[in-house]
Amino acid sequence: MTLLTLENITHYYFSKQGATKSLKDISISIQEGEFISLLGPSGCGKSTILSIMAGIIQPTEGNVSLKEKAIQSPSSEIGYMLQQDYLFPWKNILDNILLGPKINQTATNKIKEKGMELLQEVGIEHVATAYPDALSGGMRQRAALVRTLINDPMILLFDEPFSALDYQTKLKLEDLVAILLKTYRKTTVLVTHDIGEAIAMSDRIFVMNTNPGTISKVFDVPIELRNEQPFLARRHPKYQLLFDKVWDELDNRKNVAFLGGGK
Ligand SMILES: Nc1ncnc2c1ncn2[C@@H]1O[C@H](COP(=O)(O)OP(=O)(O)OP(=O)(O)O)[C@@H](O)[C@H]1O
Repeated sequence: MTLLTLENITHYYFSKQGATKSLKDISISIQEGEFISLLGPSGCGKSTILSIMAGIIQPTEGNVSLKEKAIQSPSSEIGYMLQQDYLFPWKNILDNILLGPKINQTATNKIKEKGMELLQEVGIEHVATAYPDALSGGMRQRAALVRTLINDPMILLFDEPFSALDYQTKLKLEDLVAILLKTYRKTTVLVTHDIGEAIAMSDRIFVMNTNPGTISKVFDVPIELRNEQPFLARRHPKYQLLFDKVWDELDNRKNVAFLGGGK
């Protein structure tokens, strides 16, 4: 069943300097339980698409809907996780996590228990009463993930959530997130610059072009890779084949040739 639909989206940013066409004719249909990635050069409009999906900005033309209902503003049905964790430094981890339910007036004892369970699942229940400053970057992102999951959103939007982390922590978190998404059967959109991450985590990859942002190609990730945990998917022979195809689509060959590595 289709969960989220973007239909012929065009978007302009307006400023004193004039109008910037950020997106042109973007159409994306995401099925329930699916994981898709948006991959493309800087400035191609990945974050703008995510902001439109989150209801933070409206498209200039076209329609965006969640379960056939137009998305017009942010809601707890849509979870948004960014590169920065935005944890409040004056609140402990559990209070940071319970902030959404408190605002929505759903912070019952059951929700608090669920918060503790989720903290346990991501391996940081021992820091529930600690303050964000005392946590490593990876632990903070785990807390941010719990804060996103506790509202039980229909769809998760991830804007480069692993990019500020060291490589080992990033790989570990990718596996953890993949397990949680399967357990809670979440639909997910990931914005990333990392081809490997997109291949290892996604069902489909949307490669974008820039000026204005368009979708140049959609890649289906082979089932053999989708059945593996992200870390192990990277070792599969089909991983490198797909990596090369995506690399070519991103026009990177030209850059390699320029550096003396190509034909
Ligand atoms: N608030 C804004 N006002 C004017 N132009 C903007 C604004 N935000 C983004 N843009 C422009 O819109 C285009 C798309 O930006 P966006 O941030 O969505 O790209 P991106 O693919 O997410 O980039 P990156 O990978 O660098 O994060 C770019 O040309 C950018 O300069």
